[in-house]
Amino acid sequence: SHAWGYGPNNGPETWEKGFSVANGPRQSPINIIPNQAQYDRSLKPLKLKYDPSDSSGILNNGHSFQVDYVDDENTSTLTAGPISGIYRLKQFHFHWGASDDRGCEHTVNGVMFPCELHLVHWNTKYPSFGEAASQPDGLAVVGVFLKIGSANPRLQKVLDALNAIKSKGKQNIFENFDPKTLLPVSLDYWTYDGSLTTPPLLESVTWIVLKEPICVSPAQMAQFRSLLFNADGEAPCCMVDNYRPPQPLKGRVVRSSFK
Ligand SMILES: CC#CCNS(=O)(=O)c1cc(S(N)(=O)=O)ccc1C(=O)O
Ligand SMILES: [Zn+2]
Repeated sequence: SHAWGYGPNNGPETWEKGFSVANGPRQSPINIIPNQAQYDRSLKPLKLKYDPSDSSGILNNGHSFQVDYVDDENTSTLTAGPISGIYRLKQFHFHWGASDDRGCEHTVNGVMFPCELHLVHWNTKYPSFGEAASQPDGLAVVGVFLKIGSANPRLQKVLDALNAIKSKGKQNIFENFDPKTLLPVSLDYWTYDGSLTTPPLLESVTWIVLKEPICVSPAQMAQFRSLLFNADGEAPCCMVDNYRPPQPLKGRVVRSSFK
């Protein structure tokens, strides 16, 4: 089958063929326009409680790489913020560009960052991630922008693991990593109702996009770009530009947790 991807023949413009929700009312990502966001004083501060011992492995899944977390208990959770109840961390992954002028998914006043981190959480009111992923309040993804600056030593721990998972399907153990070390000082955020940004594009995500970026150096960006979309033995294709462009807002309101 003609699997989806980010190339000229299977990229975001073609996804509607296999996933009609691609043109739905709450698609992600979006362009965030700060002065059109509505400050909501009822929005609580984010509460992120992560247990590093929950990290289990790192995987090249052919469209990004992800660090997976054991999610059998409420040991690594997201609570408060714009959500109610307890959401468990499932994985985190990134999207990035072929050059430093692009690569993120959400944009701010049309500005693109070279990379965006996504921490995926699922609502424990549902019995499983899969079940939650099909519900309008099933998932909550925290998005963090990466901007070019000095090398990020905490991010380097993740990047050092990439050499062993260069091609699609490769995975390795990845233990004792605290994703909190990848968050900026401020947890101020924008939030809106959206979707997965990759197929199946399910409209089940409460997006929580942090205003403050974290840093990444040009050399570190080159390490992201050393990954491959293809499996071993297939024609090598650099894993770059694995981002979906902003989608129509369709009347949605973006709220901010800060003035
Ligand atoms: C059913 C189903 C599903 C989606 N899985 S995911 O939420 O981990 C995810 C979320 C996102 S994103 N960019 O919407 O957070 C991207 C990729 C993935 C993935 O499977 O690899
Ligand atoms: Zn993502």
